[in-house]
Amino acid sequence: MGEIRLEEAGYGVAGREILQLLTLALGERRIGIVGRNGSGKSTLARLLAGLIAPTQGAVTVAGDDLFADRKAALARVGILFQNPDHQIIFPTCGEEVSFGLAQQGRREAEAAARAALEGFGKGHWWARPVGSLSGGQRHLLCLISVLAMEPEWLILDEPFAGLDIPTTRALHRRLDAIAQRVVMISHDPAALEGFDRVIWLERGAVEADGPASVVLARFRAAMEGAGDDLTDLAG
Ligand SMILES: Nc1ncnc2c1ncn2[C@@H]1O[C@H](COP(=O)(O)OP(=O)(O)OP(=O)(O)O)[C@@H](O)[C@H]1O
Repeated sequence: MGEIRLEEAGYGVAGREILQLLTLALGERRIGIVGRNGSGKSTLARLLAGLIAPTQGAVTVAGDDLFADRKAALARVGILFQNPDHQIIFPTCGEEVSFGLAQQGRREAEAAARAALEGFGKGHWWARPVGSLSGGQRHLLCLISVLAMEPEWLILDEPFAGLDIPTTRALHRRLDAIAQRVVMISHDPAALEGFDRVIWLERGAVEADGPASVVLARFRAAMEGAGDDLTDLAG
């Protein structure tokens, strides 16, 4: 499996620097990205998935440029958005899971999609309208769709937002069990406990990078002392 590398990679919009120049080699099995609202986490997630190009520097996995080579990106990196409704585009579950596989040029995409649903005990979802699923079920459908594409990496942007405690626990268990390397974005340090590595983003730069216990303790201490003027709402 290839490392995701950022080499002096930065991102700006209309003269505003959203991510400062970052140089990182991501290779651990479970990596967390923590930071306040507006610190640049979602922008970093989109860079890591090749959905946006860095305005400076490069983002590669095993040497492939993730933005320039979409086919390589689809094979190597999957992303799960915070809101499943930003991800789902088809009316039925079967069509939704099949789509990514067809895009990858997989033969027998439909059979593979059926197998993916069955692998999660959801074979009966095949013809089910997506609109009839609950929010938690839609998250699971997105996870099934992304995993069906067998990426090496899974980028999760706040995957538990809006989910109740039992659903969060169940999704956690599913994620713990997957073979893929995971980068999980969260503003909640509790979601990243026990990860191999945590990177704390602050104003688009790395504030701390290291073992989860150390970085999360520093992050928690800083957040407890933060005043309103430090929030993204003040900007
Ligand atoms: N396309 C854009 N145009 C202008 N500003 C942007 C754009 N994308 C992001 N930003 C700004 O960049 C900052 C970082 O945004 P980003 O969504 O990456 O942060 P985040 O850490 O994921 O925040 P949250 O936790 O609130 O989701 C925010 O202040 C946001 O308003």
